[in-house]
Amino acid sequence: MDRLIIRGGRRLAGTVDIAGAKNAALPLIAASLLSDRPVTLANLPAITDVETMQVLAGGYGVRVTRGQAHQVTLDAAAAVNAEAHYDTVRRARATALVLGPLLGRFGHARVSLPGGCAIGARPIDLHLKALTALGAEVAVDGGYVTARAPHGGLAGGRIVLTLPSVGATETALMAAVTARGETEILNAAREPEVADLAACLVAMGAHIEGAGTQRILVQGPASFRPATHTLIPDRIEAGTYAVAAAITGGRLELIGARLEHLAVQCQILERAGVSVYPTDRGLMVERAGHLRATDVSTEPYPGFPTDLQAQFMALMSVAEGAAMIRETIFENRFMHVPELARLGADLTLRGTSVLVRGVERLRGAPVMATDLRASVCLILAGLVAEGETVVNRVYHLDRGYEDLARKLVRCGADIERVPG
Ligand SMILES: CC(=O)N[C@H]1[C@@H](OP(=O)(O)OP(=O)(O)OC[C@H]2O[C@@H](n3ccc(=O)[nH]c3=O)[C@H](O)[C@@H]2O)O[C@H](CO)[C@@H](O)[C@@H]1O
Ligand SMILES: C=C(OP(=O)(O)O)C(=O)O
Repeated sequence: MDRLIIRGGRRLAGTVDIAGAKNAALPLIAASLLSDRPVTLANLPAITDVETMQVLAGGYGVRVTRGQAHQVTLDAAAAVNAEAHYDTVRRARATALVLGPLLGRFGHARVSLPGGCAIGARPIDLHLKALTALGAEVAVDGGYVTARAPHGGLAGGRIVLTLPSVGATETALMAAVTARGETEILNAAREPEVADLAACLVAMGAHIEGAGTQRILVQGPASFRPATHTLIPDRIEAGTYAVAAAITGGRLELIGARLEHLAVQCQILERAGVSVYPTDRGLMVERAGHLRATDVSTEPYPGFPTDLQAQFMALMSVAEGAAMIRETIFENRFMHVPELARLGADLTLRGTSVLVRGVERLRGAPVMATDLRASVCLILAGLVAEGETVVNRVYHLDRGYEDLARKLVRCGADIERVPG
């Protein structure tokens, strides 16, 4: 297993190209299963979660053809309704997203319960309820979900999500575009990745209104046509490099990052003493003065994203004063706390909150990555820690960050990836 060795203390400066969004890419690959017409995706990030989804799609007979860099054409004309096996599905959470498209296209689906980051129980009951609202019969047995559409296929319906779940909204959307008549999705997730999925589905021939708001309307069934879609930039990757600039007292231009996707994060960074402003090419993030402790609570979009909570904790661990960080989305998303503490961070975990008392300096130590964002939080801390930080199990990182070490090294970081 590869590990990263970081020698901290360097101020970062330069530009970072922000890749396409992981959380847009994964549902879009699942969506290709809906149609017998090819879908070309551009700005696809080169990360292992995307590979996993492509392997999964390939298992259903989707032909995956690589085009120019970051571009892939997915042709599901000859797709078959196989069974998604645990071995592939456990590698990523988003593998559950094939359920809606398979059910919609073939009338039935059997998919293993998904894996992904171990940050909580992560049930998929809301996905299943959404499918039931469209007339499907759903059962969970032996770690597999089986869903069957009624005779004549799925029918439009009213889906009320008790939580604005991103995945459940995406499952609902993908199933609804195959259903006869109108589907209304209420309390839908408003994440930009949901709107991006809807934009691609519309390009593929679906009729969708309101994606990106709490109420989405779908008129089905879609007549599919070939489509090309360019993914939105990864706002979580951008937020991560924003913290890299902030924590090292550096200056990074995040090429392609969009302020409108990062409004709350930018406000919070400003409060913490970091300046963020749009440029012609993206966003500039820089810090010249002291870091100020700033409280944060994770919320569904447009609130502060849970996927940036760990990175922000690394930042607050070297700020002046004490910050309270509250996690409201996942019940077990503090796996990075004991690892950050190894580097000398002063953290007190109480239930769903962590009190972070800023320390003057962190000190390098061997630490273990436990999930995607925990990994990157340790790397960010390592960038300012005195001496050497060794982050083990970096395969977690490869799930969601394209070329992270190389991007940081280009901006002046001292990082080495050592094969294990
Ligand atoms: C591939 C992808 O896009 N992953 C993102 C997606 O995950 P994911 O789609 O899994 O996250 P959800 O928005 O569904 O989860 C939010 C909350 O709802 C709960 N829940 C969800 C579904 C369900 O059927 N029942 C239920 O109780 C979850 O356990 C969690 O507590 O959104 C999360 C929240 O922004 C992000 O952290 C993940 O990076
Ligand atoms: C939790 C995450 O991913 P996933 O939902 O794919 O496990 C994440 O991207 O931080």
